[in-house]
Amino acid sequence: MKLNDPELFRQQSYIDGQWCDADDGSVLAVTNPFDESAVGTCPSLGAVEVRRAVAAAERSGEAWRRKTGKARGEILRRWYELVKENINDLALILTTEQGKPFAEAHGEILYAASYIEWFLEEAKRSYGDVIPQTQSDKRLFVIRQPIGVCAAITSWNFPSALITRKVAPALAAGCTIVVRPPNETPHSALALAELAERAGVPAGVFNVLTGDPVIIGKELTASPVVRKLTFTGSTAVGRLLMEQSAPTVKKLSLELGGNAPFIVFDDAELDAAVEGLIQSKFRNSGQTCVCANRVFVHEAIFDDYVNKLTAKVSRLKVGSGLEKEVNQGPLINSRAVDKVDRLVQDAVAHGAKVIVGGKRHAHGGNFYEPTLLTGVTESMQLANEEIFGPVLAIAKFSSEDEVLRLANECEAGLSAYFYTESASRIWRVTEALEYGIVGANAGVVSSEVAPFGGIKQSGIGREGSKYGLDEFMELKYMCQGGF
Ligand SMILES: NC(=O)c1ccc[n+]([C@@H]2O[C@H](COP(=O)([O-])OP(=O)(O)OC[C@H]3O[C@@H](n4cnc5c(N)ncnc54)[C@H](O)[C@@H]3O)[C@@H](O)[C@H]2O)c1
Ligand SMILES: O=C[C@H](O)CS(=O)(=O)O
Repeated sequence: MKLNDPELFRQQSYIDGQWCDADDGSVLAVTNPFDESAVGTCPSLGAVEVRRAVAAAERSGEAWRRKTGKARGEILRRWYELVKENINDLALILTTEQGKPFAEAHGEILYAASYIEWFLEEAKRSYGDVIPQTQSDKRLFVIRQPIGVCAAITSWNFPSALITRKVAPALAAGCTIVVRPPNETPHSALALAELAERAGVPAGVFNVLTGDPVIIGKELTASPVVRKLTFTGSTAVGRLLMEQSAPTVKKLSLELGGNAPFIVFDDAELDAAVEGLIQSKFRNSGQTCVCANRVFVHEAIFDDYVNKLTAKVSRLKVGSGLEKEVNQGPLINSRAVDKVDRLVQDAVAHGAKVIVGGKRHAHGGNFYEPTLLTGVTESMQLANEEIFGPVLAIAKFSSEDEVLRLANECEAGLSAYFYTESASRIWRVTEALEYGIVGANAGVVSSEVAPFGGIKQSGIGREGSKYGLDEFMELKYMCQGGF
């Protein structure tokens, strides 16, 4: 990996402003999903190192909290500027350890930086309230205060954005944080820590621990010093972390799994609906929590829509993320390929028809063919699981009531999409869909200015937006008497 600034490629954990190895010297290997070649190594920390990081976060908290929001924002602005200045190196590190095409990785770094920019501005806006008193001898006030030491555990599919989406609001709020990035993509998080240190984030305020998720997770959730856990990952692990956090009653932000319906009504603008579905489904080779997972197309426009879709899917280019014309990289590992193939073969065995793809790619390794299936029914596994791969699963529907029932029959509640030219239907369907995020005539909707998060079993809380800072703050009510 040829970086302009090789110092950004860090192979140590970052605790209390120091780059460090595991106490016992153990390491974990990081590989390139394109060809399983070695990318680097990181320490595999134990419980003692985790406690050291939590203690550093606690020790540094008082001075960080005492800074004004504006002063914290000025340090975050320097971090934002350094991320933008080093975007090419950060994108190259990201593509090398995660596999997504360089152009997408570049876009992710911009997206990651946008969360730093948003929250450095929000840092000076944690307003309180003066409440009109109900007794003449009293005055009532509400102030917002940082919750304290936070822990963050993130997923590999957005190695940079998922880090800044948590660290930026935590630091802006006046909290300190201990981050455990995924073992698949630790170098992106460590590079962000390197730039945060250069920006002037004090020692102990932002710590990055690499190593066994179970060991680190147990320490972070059990620690009474950690007052907040923010997790991005599967619903199954989210449930486990909730359980582990219960004894210390932590404040939780959970960004969990999705199972997005994508509905094309008979009055949809078809070319826009095709483009929106391609963008939603094949971003990161289908490995995003908000990818279209179940596609419902009205019977009246079904053949025309599927023909247009077939042409687009057939033109997707699979290969190395470093090849310019490639728009579909490898999946993260062989287990991911096995899962996607299991879902496709199950669907075919139960009557689905393969229109495009339908099997492991000739490139071998972690590659899977961009796939288009029709004749999908809700009894098939892929209708009830997150595919997390480049597979479009299409079903036909005939009425709005029928498709809303099908779309909502799901424990997930993260994102949903639909295309229609009817203004009244836009509001009727938006209000009826049981999801935290709804795209109406839009297939990619995420933004730092909008609240990102799910309902039902897709999580708790929101990231980004004017709501995001509150995830890291507590409200305090003060009643002043004696007037
Ligand atoms: N809602 C969102 O914003 C969002 C964003 C990205 C991914 N996701 C979801 O994440 C899943 C894919 O990511 P994944 O495979 O990394 O999920 P995962 O839940 O397997 O892992 C997520 C993180 O948790 C760690 N982890 C695993 N087991 C743990 C344990 N017992 N204790 C502590 N940490 C543990 C992992 O090492 C990783 O860092 C999908 O379900 C996807 O929808 C959701
Ligand atoms: O899947 C992870 C991300 O949250 C998706 S997005 O880039 O924020 O849409």
